[in-house]
Amino acid sequence: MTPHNPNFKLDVTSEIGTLRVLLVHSPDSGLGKVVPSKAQDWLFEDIVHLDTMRGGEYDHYIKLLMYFLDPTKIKGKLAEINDPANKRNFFKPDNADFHNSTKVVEIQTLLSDILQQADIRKKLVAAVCAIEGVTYRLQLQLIDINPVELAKIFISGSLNDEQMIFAPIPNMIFSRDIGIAINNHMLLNKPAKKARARETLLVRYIFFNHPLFEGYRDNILEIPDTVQHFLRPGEEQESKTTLEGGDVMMVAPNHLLIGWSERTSVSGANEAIKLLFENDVVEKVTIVKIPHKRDYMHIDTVFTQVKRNVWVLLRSLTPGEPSQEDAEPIAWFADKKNKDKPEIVQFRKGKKPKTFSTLEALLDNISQKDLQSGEPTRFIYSGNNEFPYDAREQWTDSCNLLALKEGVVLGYDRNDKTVEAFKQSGFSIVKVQELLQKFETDELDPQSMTDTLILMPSAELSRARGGFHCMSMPLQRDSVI
Ligand SMILES: NC(=[NH2+])NCCC[C@H](N)C(=O)O
Repeated sequence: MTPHNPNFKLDVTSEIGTLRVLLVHSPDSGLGKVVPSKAQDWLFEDIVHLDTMRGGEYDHYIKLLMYFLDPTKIKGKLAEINDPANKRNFFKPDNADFHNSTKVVEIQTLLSDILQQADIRKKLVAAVCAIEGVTYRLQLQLIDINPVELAKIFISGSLNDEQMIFAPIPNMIFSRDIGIAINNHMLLNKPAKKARARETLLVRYIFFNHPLFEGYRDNILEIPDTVQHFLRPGEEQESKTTLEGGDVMMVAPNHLLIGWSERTSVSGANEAIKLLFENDVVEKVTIVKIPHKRDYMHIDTVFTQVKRNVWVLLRSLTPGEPSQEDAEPIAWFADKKNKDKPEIVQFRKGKKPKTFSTLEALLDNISQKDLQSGEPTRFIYSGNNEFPYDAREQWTDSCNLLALKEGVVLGYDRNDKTVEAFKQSGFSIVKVQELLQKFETDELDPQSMTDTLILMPSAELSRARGGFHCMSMPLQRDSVI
């Protein structure tokens, strides 16, 4: 059972305030069962090597989070945690030596907690079996399985880690996409892809039933399907109401961004805005339309925030006027014929909508007006804005960084040119393995760190097509203004 955290508040008012509590999911055995023929359907670019992904990559993320959010769980114990004799038990939610942190909260633990209640267990077994097309006999069998084991089965798709009874949900490591905390509200997603449907169901049950969220039940926002959608013939995607968390960014207490993308439809964004305004959750919502293609997927694959006046982004998304001197004739027409051209429109309750001509103009407005940065806004570009590194590194999540506190962000070690751009912008660069040692030996204190990009190993994780922004669902951050 997840212990009680008396200081917990659902409270996220920015992308950069010191992170206090987040939801994560460590790679489960389901990821090791992705087969080449299904990889694309399951939204993976390749099959992954599970042991490397865990021990060589993701575990560092958990350790780092512990030093920042819940140091007593790790300080002085690093050697023991790393000892091969302990078989990674610190990271396994079903093990007695699991960290069981109330700050770095594992979704699987919350799931096994709610499955302790017989009525919830019955309902959730029925719901999962319905969406997965499981036989009635197997459904009855599942109801009697103990909650810890059942949570594991729901996530991995396999009984006793061997017999596959339904597909895994390998994208649950990208907890960002399942729901987004907006001030003290929780907006649940409505996934565009079938591969992500079970994650949504499980997390919906967690938010509505886990004691951790008891005080917030009335603040859970769910996006309904529209009547137009039920009545429209055919199955085409465009008319669906979908919204995924990677497209929702809480940039300031009064201001939310929603991407209109491959995953979030304009109808999804529309329904979300209505809910947010009706419930007085925010005053402004800006819709950022990006090209609807796999490379971009969600807005957090093309930009994220680093400090109140610093952003990392993909430059080529910005349609600028070509400069007079170097423009060939074609440059004057390329953007105009591009129907995928980004568009940015800001909606304010009871006021006229406002447009922004570039992403930079919007981000600068957020930095200066919403976050009252006294300093000029700076942009760090993917691949240091050099072709073809800009596109290559954006593909491996150079723009998808997670801020642990203002100015201290983590990203993949493979994006060399972007790392160079961070250096040029005055950031320190440090590898996670070295940093963990320094924390353990007291050579460095997480609280005193400023302007740093922490490099995380990424050979396997990046094949799953998401970075640390996607791998985090912040629930509590300190406020920045
Ligand atoms: N917020 C994000 N960018 N999430 C990335 C999700 C990656 C995942 N494989 C998918 O395609 O759904």
